[in-house]
Amino acid sequence: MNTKNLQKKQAAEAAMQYIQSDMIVGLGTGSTVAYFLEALAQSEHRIIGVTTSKLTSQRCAELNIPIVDIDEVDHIDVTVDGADEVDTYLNGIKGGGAALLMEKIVAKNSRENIWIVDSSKVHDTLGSFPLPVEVIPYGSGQLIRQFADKGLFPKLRRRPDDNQPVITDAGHYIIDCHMQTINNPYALAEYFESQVGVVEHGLFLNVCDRVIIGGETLQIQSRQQSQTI
Ligand SMILES: O=C[C@H](O)[C@H](O)[C@H](O)COP(=O)(O)O
Repeated sequence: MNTKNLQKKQAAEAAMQYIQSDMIVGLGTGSTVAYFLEALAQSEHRIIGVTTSKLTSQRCAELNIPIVDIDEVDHIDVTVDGADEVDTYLNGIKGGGAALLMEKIVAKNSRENIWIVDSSKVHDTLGSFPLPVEVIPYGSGQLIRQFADKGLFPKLRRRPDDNQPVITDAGHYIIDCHMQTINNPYALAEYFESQVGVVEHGLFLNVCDRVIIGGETLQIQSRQQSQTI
């Protein structure tokens, strides 16, 4: 296993300390969450999962992790998810796996949000990872033009195999904005939220309560404190 994957696994396994039986647990999407699902399936804890993508639902079925629809629960105790980039304020970029919409819905309905990442994803300023924006297909070309005019360097996400647009679980397109540096994520989030045709963006601001960072020393940072193990 390469270093990145070792760190992802390490962070995922460390997240198990925040899980107890009978919890309703939001289950994120991606390669880091895949390690968390394995740890969850091997543990004694009996939880009920609320998933954030078809991919995660499929993996839960394979691992015999029980899941319910988000509208069947009255709360979610904790959500464990990956992230594409995290800054020092615990704000982040998500959506590299095109699951940002459901991830944000689950996160916003969770009492606590924990992110599990490898150390390469932590940066002082967001933007080195292209920011995904989920849009309605109709008029998406117009949005790409507007984003380009605003200097956001947009690019429609396409599947590498056949060059067709990536379609999200909810039937939308993804426009990735290659800005390199996001100086004011709050203003940018407000801009996207005011655009007709934008369904959601991958800026997750004031969402994460705790980030677990794999590395030579495992780091756990919360809004209140940080800890090195
Ligand atoms: O849409 C996907 C999600 O936001 C993922 O949580 C994010 O892309 C991180 O994925 P990975 O753990 O594979 O790096």
